[in-house]
Amino acid sequence: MLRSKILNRIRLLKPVIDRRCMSSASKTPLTLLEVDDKSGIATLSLNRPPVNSLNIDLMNSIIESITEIEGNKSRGLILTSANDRVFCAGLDLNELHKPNQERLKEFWAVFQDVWLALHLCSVPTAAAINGHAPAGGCLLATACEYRVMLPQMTIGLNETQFGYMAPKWVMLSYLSVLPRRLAERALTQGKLFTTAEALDVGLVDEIAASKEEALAKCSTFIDSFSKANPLARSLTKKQIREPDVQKLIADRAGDLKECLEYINSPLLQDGLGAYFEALKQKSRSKAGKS
Ligand SMILES: CC/C=C\C/C=C\C/C=C/CCC/C=C/C(=O)SCCNC(=O)CCNC(=O)[C@H](O)C(C)(C)COP(=O)(O)OP(=O)(O)OC[C@H]1O[C@@H](n2cnc3c(N)ncnc32)[C@H](O)[C@@H]1OP(=O)(O)O
Repeated sequence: MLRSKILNRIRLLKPVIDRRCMSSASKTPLTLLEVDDKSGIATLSLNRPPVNSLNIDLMNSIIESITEIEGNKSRGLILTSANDRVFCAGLDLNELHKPNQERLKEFWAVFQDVWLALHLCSVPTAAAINGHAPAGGCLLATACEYRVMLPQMTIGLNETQFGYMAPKWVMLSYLSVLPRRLAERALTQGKLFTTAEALDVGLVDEIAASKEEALAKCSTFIDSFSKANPLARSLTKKQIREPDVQKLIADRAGDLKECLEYINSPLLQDGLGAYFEALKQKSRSKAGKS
């Protein structure tokens, strides 16, 4: 009786994300999922070259992997990158620049879903941040319960640097990790923290010298729940996170409408175009040098 009541409560708390991963045109999987048969801990690696930028397919693949991990009773989830320079470059700017409107609606809905799926994941979650994590990459990291980062990387919600305002629920994810005054300053500056700065302010919990060490530290965090009843732990996490989540769930349509208006605004499109062009230019000049 109690168990079914608890399960019902979890179902109520967790919005139904009924989304299958769309088969991508590419041959390589967009996410790599390995479950350690000794520890029972699942490692989910983002695997979309060159920078794990989040498009619809990659986000659906993440959601599908989280659903699989929750279903196969893994003891925890470590999110990391198959790329050793970039954890996740955030939203794929190709999805936002001069967007197809129907696709943009789907893209935004999947973006909302991937945050909900990770933020409410029923197993313990940790991010082994083995590369740069700007904007949406930082959001994935803050949706996890614990963060271990490698040196000489950057992390932060830098949207204001290219004319964006992060949506309310994205800001709430930051506020769940940073003290308000610091979160406000970092958001308004569009600050990208260095690894050392991120540790100093608590945006990340530990620094590791290598990806292996980061994965080990994430596993230690997950092991810290070994004495907690998994169901009670999951319910407690959802209960604490519910107020922020409800702010999105209560008005997903409003969030989508606001986002469409904002992303389609000439101000944002112009800023985004210039920003994206500068990125490509940088990449071309790098290629020219190598
Ligand atoms: C009222 C308000 C309501 C709603 C708001 C509405 C809209 C706003 C939406 C906000 C959502 C908030 C949350 C998320 C926002 C985002 O994530 S937007 C994306 C932000 N991302 C970035 O700013 C990162 C940009 N990239 C970089 O800084 C660097 O690439 C890197 C540090 C990640 C990696 O550097 P390098 O290793 O040197 O690699 P290159 O820079 O040479 O790049 C290689 C290659 O990849 C392309 N690329 C890089 N980032 C992206 C990206 N995000 N999307 C698409 N493509 C990307 C780059 O152009 C290069 O491509 P090529 O030129 O080689 O083809």
